Amino acid sequence: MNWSTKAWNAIDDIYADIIGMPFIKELTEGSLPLEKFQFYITQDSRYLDHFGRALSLIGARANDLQDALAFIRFAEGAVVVENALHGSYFETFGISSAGNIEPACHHYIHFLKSTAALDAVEVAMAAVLPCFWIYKKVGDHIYSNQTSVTNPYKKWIATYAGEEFGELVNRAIAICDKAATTCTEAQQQKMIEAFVTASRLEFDFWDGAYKLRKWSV
Ligand SMILES: Cc1ncc(CO)c(N)n1
Repeated sequence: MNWSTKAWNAIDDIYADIIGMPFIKELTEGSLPLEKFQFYITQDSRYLDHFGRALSLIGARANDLQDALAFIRFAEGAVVVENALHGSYFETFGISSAGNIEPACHHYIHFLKSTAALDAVEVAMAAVLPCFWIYKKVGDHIYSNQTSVTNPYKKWIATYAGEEFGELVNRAIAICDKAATTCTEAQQQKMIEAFVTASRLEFDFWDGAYKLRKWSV
């Protein structure tokens, strides 16, 4: 069994929980309250900024030059989406500024940045993989379960269900599988742990948005 199959098996339950979240159900139906989507999109804009930086750090640390190039391109992609959110999405959804980084987003950003900086590069690659893979799966799930042609969140859904994003995801999975073959069993287990942690943080990111969770003080 290759590393990515083992990794996905380890998060099967988390993925099922994500698909069952009210945020995802209401986004699929188009009934998600605007305030929750606004909260999500502003946090996501802050997230993508730092995610792009974590990706470029991994690119700088990659052992293989083609993998470095792939991560530099992933980083560029994250910044391009951030710019799109800041541009048209903020205008469409009546948002004037990205505001504070709230707890779920803060936790996720700092997990990714510290892993990218301080852990083995293979572990860092595994830590960012759920950002690609879960979004692709969730994007496809939402896309194929849509019930409303007037879903206000249609454009967001298309970004992650699209073929272009799918190609990036396959590349990210392949890089992790190749990296895992150079690792010991213990290192591969660390890669799985990072993959699971990031998947939990994906859940919390949507949960935090649904509950509009902010700093207590
Ligand atoms: C929180 C989060 N994870 C992953 C993605 C997709 O890259 C995103 N836009 N936001």
